Amino acid sequence: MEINVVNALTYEDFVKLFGNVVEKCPLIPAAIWSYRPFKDLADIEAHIREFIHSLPDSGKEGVLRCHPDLAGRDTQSGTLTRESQEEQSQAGMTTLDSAESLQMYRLNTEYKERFGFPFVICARLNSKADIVCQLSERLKNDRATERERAIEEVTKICSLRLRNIVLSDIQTKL
Ligand SMILES: NC(=O)NC1=NC(=O)NC1=O
Repeated sequence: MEINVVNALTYEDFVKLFGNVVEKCPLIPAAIWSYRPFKDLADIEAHIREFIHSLPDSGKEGVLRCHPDLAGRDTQSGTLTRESQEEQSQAGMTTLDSAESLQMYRLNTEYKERFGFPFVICARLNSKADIVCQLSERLKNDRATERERAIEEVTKICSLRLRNIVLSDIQTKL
């Protein structure tokens, strides 16, 4: 999709297209629409990153709390968003055996009890083993470090979702 097409979108269509680039946070694309015209995709990403980084700690934690657990309740009940479903299945989170499921449940629970927000990682860039290793490792962080680390993962997820939208649109155009 050409950037001039993106820049010509009404805010309704912009939010409809990009509304879930940050999981369940349509406020973010709705807000950055004000910064059009965008130079390119990277410019949109930069504005989203800037918006998130300018949030107070509670706002950042709010963004994290909008993410479904990996292999959690939503995964089990099939109520993940389309994007999360694709990402979690790609990382093998939808086909865990009972022991793996229990391990993820225990680690996610421990993480949430420690930090007050869910463990977030860019599932597309990690294998099942990477995720378990990262979750165990990051549990050792202090809250402030872990909040920033988790937000970094949110921006990676966002970046891949943005590209997916733009590239898939190009494919339909061809
Ligand atoms: N808690 C999470 O990390 N969730 C997710 N990461 C992804 O990449 N997709 C998700 O649903």
